[in-house]
Amino acid sequence: MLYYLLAVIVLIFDQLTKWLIVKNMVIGQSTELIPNILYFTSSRNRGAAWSILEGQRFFFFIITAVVLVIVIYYMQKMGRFKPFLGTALGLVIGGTLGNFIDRLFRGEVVDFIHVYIFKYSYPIFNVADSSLVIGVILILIYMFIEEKKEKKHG
Ligand SMILES: CCC[C@@H]1OC(=O)[C@@H](C)C[C@H](C)CCCCC(=O)CCC[C@@H](CC)/C=C/C=C(\COC)CC[C@@H](O)[C@@H](O)C[C@H](O)CNC1=O
Repeated sequence: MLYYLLAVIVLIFDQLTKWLIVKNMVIGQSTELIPNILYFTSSRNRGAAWSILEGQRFFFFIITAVVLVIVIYYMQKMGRFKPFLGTALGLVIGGTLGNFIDRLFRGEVVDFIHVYIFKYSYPIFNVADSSLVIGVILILIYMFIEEKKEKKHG
């Protein structure tokens, strides 16, 4: 199905970028892309966002499995008939699998997108995280729109 293809494309792009970073940069090395805003910094994370739950690999496998089951259930139930929701779910699947593969084969997640927001160094993340966050935001927008429709039509 189309939205699973999107997930596969995200997954391939995520793994490709991580492979290039691992191959061409040493951990800690940083490349300036946009001065004071955007850098590629090779980093590893054994935790989740902001390195929470550092090293809890078993927990991450459980959470990943739960996330995938829920998202695939909604993809089969609703996502495949609704392009907006299907795209959002596809992005979440792609991002989840991207980080899962890292956790499975590397024991840690490769991060490299380093953004400074007003001098604050935002946690270094990767394509999979971006896809996850965008997917989650789109799902929230979808739910908000659905709720508005419900209220309107009673
Ligand atoms: C994005 C989810 C994180 C991703 O979750 C995953 O893999 C999922 C599939 C499995 C997790 C075990 C479960 C999610 C735990 C909840 C969580 O984490 C709260 C998230 C809030 C979110 C608001 C929407 C902030 C976002 C932050 C960041 C990303 O900003 C773009 C910083 C990312 C850097 O700390 C980077 O080192 C992280 C590293 O790459 C490992 N990534 C993960 O664990």
